[in-house]
Amino acid sequence: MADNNGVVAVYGNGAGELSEPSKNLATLSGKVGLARMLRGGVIMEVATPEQARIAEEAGACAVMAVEHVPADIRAQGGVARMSDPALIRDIKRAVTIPVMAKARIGHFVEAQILQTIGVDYVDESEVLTPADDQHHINKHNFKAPFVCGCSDLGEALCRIGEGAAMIRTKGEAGTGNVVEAVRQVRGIMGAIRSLRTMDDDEVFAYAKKIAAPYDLVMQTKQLGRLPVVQFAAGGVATPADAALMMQLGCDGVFVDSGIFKSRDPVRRARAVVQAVTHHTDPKILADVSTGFEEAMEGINLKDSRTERFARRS
Ligand SMILES: O=C(CO)[C@H](O)[C@H](O)COP(=O)(O)O
Repeated sequence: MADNNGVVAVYGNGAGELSEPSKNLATLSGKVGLARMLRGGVIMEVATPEQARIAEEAGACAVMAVEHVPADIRAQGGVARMSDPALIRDIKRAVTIPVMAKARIGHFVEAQILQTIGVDYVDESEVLTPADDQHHINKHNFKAPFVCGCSDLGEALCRIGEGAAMIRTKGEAGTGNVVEAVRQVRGIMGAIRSLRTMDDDEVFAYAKKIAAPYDLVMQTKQLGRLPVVQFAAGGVATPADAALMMQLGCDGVFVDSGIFKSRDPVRRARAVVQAVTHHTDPKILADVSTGFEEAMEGINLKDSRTERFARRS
């Protein structure tokens, strides 16, 4: 049974006590509800308090505090880690909207630090160099809500099973190329459509096939959507890209390198927010797409030298 947030209802043990998994679900349900408040919004990656203010004034629903946007992480190579807490604190002081920050996959100590300094959401991100190639963070251990990347339905439900309160596609971050994000969103939406019409008896085998927790697969079938908010991310670079992801059924978008690696970030930030708000109105989309300086330079994903961040898990 789903509660108002679309997450499963939580039952006690009859003695007024909740079992450990039920406590996890109760906490998760609160975090999922918080993340739902970002629906219909744009999350922008910012590297300075000034950029954070630009994002807030443009109407971003949250910012991600980073030292380097994904395009720069690609260009620089090497090991990418959590940002300096001093920078995150400065960005937090500069804005009133929620501030997210990234921890490496599996690096629960970076996540503990981010939670301690009061970030509003932790992004367990494949854009940073993974710290653990076997395990993701047990996100149930944290009060802060987590957002995690996924490439398909199985991966999305595994991350939710570990306690993620929000899902985003991985796309191919820092490329300015939306093709992977589109492929992943279409894949997830298509899989949910087939799940909807599947016989209940077949769900056990399907859950095994996609290596996802049965309860979450069943819940997705019943809801006809992921049980948490689903944003698009990775290569979304223009207002039209952002509207495309919304029309494909996403709840919101992350637009990072595309804004602050462009020549006119202030206009572009506003245009992307307008495009998401009016994503079904081609006339407004035409207006907000008009007269920009050149967009960020894109990267061809067919070039074998392009590192695929989305394959990190
Ligand atoms: O935070 C992220 C992942 O952790 C980014 O939002 C995401 O990958 C966006 O990348 P891009 O620079 O291509 O917009």
